[in-house]
Amino acid sequence: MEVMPILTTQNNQEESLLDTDKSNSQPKSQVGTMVELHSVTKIYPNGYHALVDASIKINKGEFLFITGPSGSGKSTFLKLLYGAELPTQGEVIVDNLNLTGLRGDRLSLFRRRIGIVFQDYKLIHQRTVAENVSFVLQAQGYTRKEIQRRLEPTLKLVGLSSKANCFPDQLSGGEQQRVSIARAIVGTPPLLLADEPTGNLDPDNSWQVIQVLQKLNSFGATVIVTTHDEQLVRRCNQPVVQVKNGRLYRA
Ligand SMILES: Nc1ncnc2c1ncn2[C@@H]1O[C@H](COP(=O)(O)OP(=O)(O)OP(=O)(O)O)[C@@H](O)[C@H]1O
Repeated sequence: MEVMPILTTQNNQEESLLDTDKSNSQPKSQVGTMVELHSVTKIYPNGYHALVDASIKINKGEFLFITGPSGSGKSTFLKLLYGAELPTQGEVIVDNLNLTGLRGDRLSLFRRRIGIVFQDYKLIHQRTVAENVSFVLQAQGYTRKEIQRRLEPTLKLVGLSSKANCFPDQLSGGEQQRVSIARAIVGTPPLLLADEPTGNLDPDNSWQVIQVLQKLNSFGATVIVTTHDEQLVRRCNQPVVQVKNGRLYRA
């Protein structure tokens, strides 16, 4: 079975992001390009031009905010990166894979290599925190032992070890969002996409969520986050791409 390590040592041995004992080690060097858009235009069936001739390169190991007004095309940009939408023109290349024409099983396999976090968490309310996080690994055929090996450090990383047996309704919004981050990263994807992850959260919880995302980035994950929250962006001092009228601008 395929397991995508988020970090790969120079001799190609898997080094798990989830080993939190390594939290004091230096960030691993990430060489190469994670995302490339070449002259991408996305026109929805209703004729709306959501992205226009957009080109960008995002390096492995980057942490990048995508900002812009409502309706400017931020979510569309992320959807193109995980194959939920196809470009009308141009090419989208993620982790050296050209997504143009990727369908069916090949698309599903590709998506396993990407962690996705949504504004509304999308948790299963009848399942505990531990079950929500391990569910994705079960669906991919991981053994119980491997799921256990990954679960504990993942919950520790997002600060939810003590909540493993709680149900989502017993958690705050910020905690629920951290469960959704745990679910997104438990398979150790090299790329994490977060679409307005703090959109429903107050400033304190937003900051906690962003800190978790920055920690993941420091372990080597490429992290791309859309947000409206200018204050949060300023506080983080991370690179920013602005989307204006469907075009991308590095700030
Ligand atoms: N499936 C769709 N069909 C038609 N138009 C769409 C579709 N999805 C998005 N759009 C339009 O494309 C434009 C960009 O949408 P998108 O969701 O990417 O913007 P956004 O910057 O993420 O907005 P917000 O910050 O409000 O979430 C919007 O005008 C939207 O109405």
